[in-house]
Amino acid sequence: MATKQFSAEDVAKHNKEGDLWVIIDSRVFDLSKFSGMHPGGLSVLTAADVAGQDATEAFFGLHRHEVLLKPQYARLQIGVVAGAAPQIAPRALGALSGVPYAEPTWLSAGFHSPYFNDSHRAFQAAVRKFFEEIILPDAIAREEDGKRPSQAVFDEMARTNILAMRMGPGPHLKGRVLMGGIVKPEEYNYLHEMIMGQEGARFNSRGYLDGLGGGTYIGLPPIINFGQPALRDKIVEEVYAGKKLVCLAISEAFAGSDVAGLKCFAKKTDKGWLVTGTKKWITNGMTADYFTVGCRSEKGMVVLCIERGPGVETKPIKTSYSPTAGTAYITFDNVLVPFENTLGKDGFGLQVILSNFNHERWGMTCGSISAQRVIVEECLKWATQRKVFGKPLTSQAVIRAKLAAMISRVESAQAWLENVTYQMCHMDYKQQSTHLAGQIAFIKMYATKTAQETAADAVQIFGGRGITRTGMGKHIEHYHRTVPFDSVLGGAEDVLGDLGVRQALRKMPKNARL
Ligand code: HEM
Repeated sequence: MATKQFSAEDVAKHNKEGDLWVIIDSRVFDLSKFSGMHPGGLSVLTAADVAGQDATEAFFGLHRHEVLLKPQYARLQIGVVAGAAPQIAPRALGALSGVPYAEPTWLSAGFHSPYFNDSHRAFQAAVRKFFEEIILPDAIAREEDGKRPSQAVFDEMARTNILAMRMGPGPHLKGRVLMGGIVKPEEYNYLHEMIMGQEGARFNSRGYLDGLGGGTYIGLPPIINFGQPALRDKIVEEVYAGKKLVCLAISEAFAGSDVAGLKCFAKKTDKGWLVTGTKKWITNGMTADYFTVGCRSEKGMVVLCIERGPGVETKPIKTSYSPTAGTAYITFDNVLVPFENTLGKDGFGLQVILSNFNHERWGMTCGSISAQRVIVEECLKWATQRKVFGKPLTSQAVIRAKLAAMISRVESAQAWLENVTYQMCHMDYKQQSTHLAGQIAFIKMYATKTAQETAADAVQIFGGRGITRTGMGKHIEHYHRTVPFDSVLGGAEDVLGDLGVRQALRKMPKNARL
């Protein structure tokens, strides 16, 4: 980094096209050659209040800090202002944010939590560092080119056993070294998994996040819980090693939340199942090696594990998030599936499918709330640094009211999530199904409804920048465009709300009267 010292008077002498310096946060930049290539144009740089002047406020009203950190721009710095020290610093890799409400209370200085212990804190620090070091650069690149997440990332997730931990606590973790040994397999609980889900959703790459094995997250559990041991062990090993991907293929153009209306048919023959039909909106369908498929059968419903092979065709569906998610339309054309690949009993397919929903919805809720919090942080920063009529945006009561609503939404959702997750840690599978299906349906509905309100408010705060894919409001644009995914995938909001109420009505005591 350039450390040569200049006085403000030295800098002021370089104030015209071809000889143009500026001060940004006590750093001196020589823009003489760059000014002709500046994306914002030459004229803004030669303006009297910019050329040779301290342009810190103007700069941060128009650019994200990361612009200055890019090597091609960082090298424009020729020195610093004598006697002054830079005030603005990016958050260090893996560190916590100091912006109020940018972190949940359990990670905020001065707060306490009944749920999280030292193991969770150490785990969170390691996971954040891992995600920002290993995954974030790949996420940015793949969101850009739309390709599947890099194999090197899957390899690292296998090495740290993130791929195994993502499937939740349980005996499947036995003997594995988790995150370099930071947490023991028998200690790992749903609060750890929640941390992973929340950390993974922090970098606003919604399509990439799904591409990173969103399909496996929902497609593998039926194989683990209902597959025959030989099939289960083979696939689990391949997936945890980062070599293979699974997807869950339930929805069809004919039937979405209405799983009982599926048409894809599995016919019993001497040689095995013969499957014919289609599936739509299948996350990771393009990249999956195995498909966990809900089929109609003569006995009702059956779930099969189908390996990619003859008769299986996958075509990309263009959605409003990136193709890195590998969303597919799938056709099965007389695909022969061995009987050993049946998951659960023929006729009990609905139970197999339903068994999956709580964990899926809860996992999506973890991510959704965390992504919402990142938007709160973006808005707090922008409203503080953006000047309108000579004052920060925060001087407007209407902006403060929007921030108040945003903060309240994310804080209430997080508190509810922590409570539900704590309950999960103390309930077995059956108890979770009995007590938490409604709670999880409601919290997902609440999180995604509030997410959409926050997305809309954030666009209003950012204005045109909130609908622009690059620059200052890029995270707002991405969030606003992709926020409906959480509200539809894993059960649409209205369906979930209705499910929760119906469950509550079933439990109404017979003797209850006003
Ligand atoms: C080290 C100095 C600077 C660098 C490296 C730089 C770089 C950039 C880049 C990369 C963009 C594209 C937008 C983005 O991705 O954020 C941009 C846009 C812009 N820059 Fe600069 N810039 C510098 C200084 C300044 C200064 C001092 C001004 C003063 C007014 C300025 C005014 C603008 C404007 C008006 C835009 C267009 C913003 C928009 O489209 O919303 N830039 N600059």
